[in-house]
Order: sequence, then C-alpha cells, then structure tokens
Amino acid sequence: MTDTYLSRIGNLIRDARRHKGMTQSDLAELLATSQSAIARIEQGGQNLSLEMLARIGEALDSEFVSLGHSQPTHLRVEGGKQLSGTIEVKTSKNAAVALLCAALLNKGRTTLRSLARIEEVNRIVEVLGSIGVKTRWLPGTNDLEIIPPAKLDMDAIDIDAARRTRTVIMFLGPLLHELDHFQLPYAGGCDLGTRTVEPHMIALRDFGLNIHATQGYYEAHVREGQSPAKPIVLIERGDTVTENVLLAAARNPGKTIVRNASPNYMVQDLCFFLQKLGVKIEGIGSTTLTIEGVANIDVDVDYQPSEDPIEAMSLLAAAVVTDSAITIKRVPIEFMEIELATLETMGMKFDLTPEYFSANGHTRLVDLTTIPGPLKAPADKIHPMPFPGLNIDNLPFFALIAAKAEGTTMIHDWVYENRAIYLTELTKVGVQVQLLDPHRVMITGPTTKFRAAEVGCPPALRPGVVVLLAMLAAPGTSVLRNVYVINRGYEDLAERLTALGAKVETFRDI
Ligand SMILES: CC(=O)N[C@H]1[C@@H](OP(=O)(O)OP(=O)(O)OC[C@H]2O[C@@H](n3ccc(=O)[nH]c3=O)[C@H](O)[C@@H]2O)O[C@H](CO)[C@@H](O)[C@@H]1O
Ligand SMILES: C=C(OP(=O)(O)O)C(=O)O
Repeated sequence: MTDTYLSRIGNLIRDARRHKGMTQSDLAELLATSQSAIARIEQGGQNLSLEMLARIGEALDSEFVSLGHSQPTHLRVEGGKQLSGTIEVKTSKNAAVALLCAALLNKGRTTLRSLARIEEVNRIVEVLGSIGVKTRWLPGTNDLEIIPPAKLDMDAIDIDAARRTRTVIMFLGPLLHELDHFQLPYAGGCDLGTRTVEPHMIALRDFGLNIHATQGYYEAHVREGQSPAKPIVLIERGDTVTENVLLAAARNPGKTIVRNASPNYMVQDLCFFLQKLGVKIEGIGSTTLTIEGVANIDVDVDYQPSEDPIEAMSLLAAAVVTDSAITIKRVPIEFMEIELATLETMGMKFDLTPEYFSANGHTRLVDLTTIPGPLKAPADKIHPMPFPGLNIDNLPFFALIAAKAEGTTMIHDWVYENRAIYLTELTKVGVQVQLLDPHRVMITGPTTKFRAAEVGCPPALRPGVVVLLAMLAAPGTSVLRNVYVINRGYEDLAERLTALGAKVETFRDI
C-alpha cells in the first residue's frame, strides 16, 4: 500500500469512528489494541493487513475496502431443494424507518432495539448522520442509538442517500417543529409508478407547513404557532401520511384528531413509541386517532418494533413454492389474519402455536408451521385493502402461491400502477402469467416445472423477492441480477434461506 492510500484509508477510518461517536480508545478496546496504534492507523502511518481492515470495518460497521463494491450485487440460486427447519421473522422495515424519523422529535437518546440491518435503514442512518444526528450500532447487536444535535444542519444533507428512499418525506412532520424553512430532496423508494405526496402536503398544512415543489426539492416554509383547529381528515388512508401527521402532532401541545388514519402495523408501532416519549394517543389500531402532544421531548427511550408481516408472508411463500414444511417463528398474526384465511380457502394447511406478545408488548405473534399439500385457485380474485384488509405488500406473494394452485387466479393490484406488471417476470421461470391490464394478472397453475433462468431483478422489492423465491423451486442454476432493491427490505435473506436448506449465494461482478 502506498502512503497516500494509507492516509486515505486512515481518514476514512477516523471519519467512520467519529460518525459512530467513538474515541480512539473505544475503537482500540474493541480491536484489542492500543490507542496509539489507532492514532497511527488514522494518520496513515501503519501498514494494514486485510484481516485488520476487515476487523476495523466490522467494529465500525463500515466496509472500507471491498472488491467491486460499487458494482451491483447479484444472487445465484441452486434451485429444486426442499426447505426444512426454523426461521425467525425480523422486525419490520416500515416501522424501522418511521421510528428513525420519530427519533428526530426527541432531544434525548433513542435506542431502537433489534432493527433489521437493511439498506433502507442504512440510507436513513446516512441521511441522519449527514444533518448532524449521532447514530451508533451498539457493538454486536442490531440496536441503534440515536442522539440528535442541538441544531440540525440541513444544508449538509446527503442528497444521494435521501433520494434512494421515500422515507425522507417523513422528515416533514418532525422538522416543522425545528426549522422555519428547509429543503428536502424528492422522495424515492420502489419504482411502483407515481406515488403521490399530495395527501402529506394537505394534511400538514394545518400545522403551518407550506410546501412548494421546486426542481428536485420540496421547499418547506413553516408558519409558527399554527395548530389544527379542526380534525384532520386524510384524503386517503395511507401509512406514511398517517405517520407524518402523528409526527407533527407529537410536538403540538394541543389535541389533534386524525380521521381516516391508517391503523396498519407500522403506524401502531409508531404510536407505541410516541407514547413512550410522553405523547398521549387514543384510538390506536382504529381509523380515528386523538393525539395530545408535548412541546419539548427530552427523554432517554428504548423501543423495539414488532415483527414484519411482509417478511413472514415471504417466508410462507418460500415454503409453499418449494413444497416444504418449515416453522416460521414470531409471525405477527394480527397483521396476517386475512392472508391466512385466504390461504385456507385455497386449501393451505398450517399449524399455529398459541399467541404471545412481541417485545413492544402489544402485537400478537404466533409460530407457524407450514404443511405441504395441494392447493386450488380461490373462487374470487385476490385484491388488497388498507388494513385490516389483505396487505398490498403481501399481494405479490399470492401470485407465486397461485402458481402452485390448480386453476386460474386473478390478482388485482388496484393500488400501484407498476407492481402487477413486474409479476410477468415470473414467466421467465416457467409460471403461466397473463397480464390483463397494468393492474391485473391471471396466473394459471399448478406450475409443474419451474425453470432456472437469468433474470434482472425488477426495480421493486416484493416482485424482486417473488422472482427469487420462484427460483428456489427451479432445478438448476438461476441468477437474479442487481438485487439492491431486495436488500432494501430484507436482512441476510440469502444466508437465512440457505440455513433452511436452499442454496442462495451473493456475488458481484469484478
Ligand atoms: C415506508 C412504508 O411504510 N411504506 C409502505 C407505505 O408506503 P406509503 O405510505 O408511502 O404509500 P403510498 O402513499 O405510496 O400509498 C400507496 C398507494 O396507495 C394509494 N392509496 C392508499 C391508501 C388509500 O386509502 N387509497 C389509495 O389510493 C396511494 O395513492 C398510493 O398510490 O404504504 C404502502 C401501502 O400500504 C406500502 O406499500 C409501503 O410498503
Ligand atoms: C413498497 C414498499 O416499500 P417503500 O414504501 O419503502 O417503497 C414495500 O415495502 O413493499
């Protein structure tokens, strides 16, 4: 390694260490070395072995050197294997991102326990870090500590990271209490066709927020001292718009009433967290929320979000497509009831344990064991509805399950303009899919022969996972290219499926 290389790596290590709020001695202790050795490394005065670099990377949760890191990641699947064993559902992506935004409300220390270590969370952590929020993964855990600064530096926002998620839109609610003028880059997320932000703008107007969309940015101006004089009626029952109103109401000392609120799982987790911050909320789990906020929040708080119903559904679909009996632990049954009832009408059998509670103390969980057997197409089309309906993010998994069922199933995605179209990618692995229009596909099963194939990952999380799961059923080697979108929502999916007996490995182009 040349001197310039060493000093560039030293700088990277120093920045990552500071970003994590660690001293040189803290890092030295984790690496069982001395503070002076860390000082030398950071000054570029120490030759580094690859092993040492890997250890430092692990201690700082940062990959400093990786071959072809900027290259896309792909998955290689040796399909045709049955799965067996037990797998646990991780906490949800969608609650995690809401809670990360909610941490901006609290001047004290927020510790979010057992967060999924996924790209979506990484992007928000990057955005938070760039505006001055200190974040730190507690060593050896999935627990994230978050401490906001006295003053946020919005000019330094990491625009690239922000643009890769839709979640930045949920900065609006917390920030309107902190700043009278700020800019946020346009929100990204899955490419599912146009996704409106209009309901957010309308709902937050009553808190004095005025948003003007300029080139690539939302330009926000806040009229101070304004709070809703009458109930806020959401024009659609969206999850993130409900969360945005909750985030705005949390520091509004008066009473805020929200009607047509989403009672979905991530909204409930956010409510339970806000209660821990001292915010009073009535109506959790219903479509009318009454919130009594607290002007200044400064508490040290711990919270663990509940398990991800969409991950649970994904694992269930993996079992169905491979005709396997597996046990899925920690399934948030209360957000899967309609899905399971629908599967029962298709002839699916499973065993459930008695219910127990998630660490948040509220969400009902079960362990579910799948029982392989023949399935038949449902009598009616399958379509999603806002909670308590069949979850829109679970709909794509029904396309895969329908491929195993005798007969023809219509899947109707009335919500997203593009998501149903991506399901036609399943034809590449041998599924009979007919696109009726951008919202409806017909699947004819049972698919007796899934075919191995090389497929570019659709630019949407759930359809991407559906294609991956279909590959598990296809004997031979399949490749799914460019899977960033999957890593956005699932932690170590390849490794965890492999632990169940599948063979899925990650690789990059060199
Ligand atoms: C980070 C996060 O939590 N993301 C979830 C959230 O996104 P998010 O809350 O951002 O969802 P959107 O605002 O994009 O809403 C989804 C779509 O549903 C439409 N719509 C929604 C509700 C309604 O009553 N009427 C209606 O037409 C919207 O216009 C939009 O086209 O909710 C979506 C719908 O549950 C989920 O797919 C996302 O995983
Ligand atoms: C659509 C999804 O997510 P996002 O809102 O993050 O794009 C999803 O989780 O399937």
